[in-house]
Amino acid sequence: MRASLIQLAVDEGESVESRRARVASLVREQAGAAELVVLPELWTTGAFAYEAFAAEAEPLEGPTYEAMAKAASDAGVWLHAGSIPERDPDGPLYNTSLVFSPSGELAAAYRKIHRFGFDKGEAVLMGAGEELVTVRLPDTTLGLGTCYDLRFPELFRGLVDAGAETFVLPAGWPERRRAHWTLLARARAVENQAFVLACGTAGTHAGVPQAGHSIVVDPWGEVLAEAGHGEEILRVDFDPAKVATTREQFPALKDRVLGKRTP
Ligand SMILES: NC(=O)CCC(=O)C(=O)O
Repeated sequence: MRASLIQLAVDEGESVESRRARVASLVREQAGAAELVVLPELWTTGAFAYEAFAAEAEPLEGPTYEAMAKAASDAGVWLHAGSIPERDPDGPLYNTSLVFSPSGELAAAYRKIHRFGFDKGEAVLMGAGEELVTVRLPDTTLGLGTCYDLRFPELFRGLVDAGAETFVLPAGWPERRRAHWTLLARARAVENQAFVLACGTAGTHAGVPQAGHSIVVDPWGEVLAEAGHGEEILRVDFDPAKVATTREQFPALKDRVLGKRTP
């Protein structure tokens, strides 16, 4: 399976409208080159541009949804369109990821469960999601997480119990904590014997330099591909069957004692 992770530069100098159009054309350019395309977290505003969340929030089926659904069907790819600041008409804002099928249908929406910021930012401006989300593709089952979720292993274990084999994680991770990003991505892959496709942002927004370094890790913890610091399309080939062979040959997941799911 071939994936393209589009590590976007999210800089304040570019309007939301022009970035949305630029992203749609980058997705279209993946036609024939990738089966799965992944975008970062909150790329319309930037994950740390807290003051823009309310102003740029959209209903689920808003302008980003429309543009990304069309881009997915034009390109004929599975598109994890990163996340948007979603405005629920009956509730708060959410940090919501959207996944589209190659025909442009919404395959899944995931509201980020762990909100970042402690007593400010996303943690107070957005509501918390409550549901684990998986998406069945022809060759693998995706398990969805978003950025700060990466620090919470129980989420990924829950996704494994729900059938996930490939974790897809859009992020807006800062340069300051880049070492954690790489370490945690590899840890989630090794402990769950799953692929991790983690797509971050480049550039600087709200005064926070972004880490870039989007990364793809296999179920053995090997780094299959890693981006640099700037805007980049990280393309990777991976074999989804490696999840089953790793779990058969080194069946550590079967030795779980605590928190083991009862069938
Ligand atoms: N947008 C985020 O979730 C940022 C997470 C982060 O900076 C960290 O976990 O460190």
